[in-house]
Amino acid sequence: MTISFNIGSHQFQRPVVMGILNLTPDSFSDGGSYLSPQQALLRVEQMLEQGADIIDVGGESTRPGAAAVSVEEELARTVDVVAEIKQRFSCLVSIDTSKPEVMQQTVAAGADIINDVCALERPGALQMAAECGVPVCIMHMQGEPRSMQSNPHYEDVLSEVMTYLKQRVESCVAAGIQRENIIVDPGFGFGKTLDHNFKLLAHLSEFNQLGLPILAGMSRKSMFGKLLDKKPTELEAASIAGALIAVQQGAHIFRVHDVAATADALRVYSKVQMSK
Ligand SMILES: Cn1cnc2c(O)nc(N)nc21
Repeated sequence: MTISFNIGSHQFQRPVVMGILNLTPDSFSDGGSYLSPQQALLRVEQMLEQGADIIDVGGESTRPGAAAVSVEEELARTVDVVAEIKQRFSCLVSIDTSKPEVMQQTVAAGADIINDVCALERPGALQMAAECGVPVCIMHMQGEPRSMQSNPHYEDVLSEVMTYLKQRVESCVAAGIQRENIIVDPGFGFGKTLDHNFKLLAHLSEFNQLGLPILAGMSRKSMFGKLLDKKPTELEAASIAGALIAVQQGAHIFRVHDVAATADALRVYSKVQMSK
């Protein structure tokens, strides 16, 4: 049984790798490597050579404790880079933002997908995403990036995340977003303890009941760092393990820092699937 799914009008017959492009000074795992536009494009070229299908462009760090960024600043960091990527390369670009203005201007600059860790809950975001008419990834987060890790609590993390995603999908459809344009994401590390994250990973296949592509973003996250007592830059093997466990449960899109290693691991998985 091989994988086959759509992101909007884009069809895929294999797991999809989304390479992370942080245009922020404070992102958790490659923090401090504040990229100039030239450096950003070199990184994009490298990720595409390594097998990325989508480049996820982020102008505001969403890591725990991250400071908020103004609309102007986020626009300045993202719009021109999105335009440049689309002019130079033939890949898909997703914009990692929760701000309607950033959605509008980056989609106008060529972004193919909106990736919103706030699941279009910010004022105006749902309407803007519907107007943009591009595929959207909606992700579960408990609380806000600044405070979400202070004391995450659920009665039942699996059912609460599932219920939330079902409700947001319905809200998206009601707002005029086509159901086949929606990707769902449990939001690893967004208002979850270590155990919450592993429970979600252990039961990730449950989310197939939504009948939508699943995006898994575990790369170099604290769910592995805490388990192994290692720094983000030492978490490549754990991140690959997470991606393989997720793909075996039906996940479709993998948002990662280590593109080459993840693409290789997923190709091994796909070959096994084709050999059944
Ligand atoms: C921007 N960002 C950081 N982590 C993420 C995750 O797990 N999923 C999605 N969709 N975006 C993320």
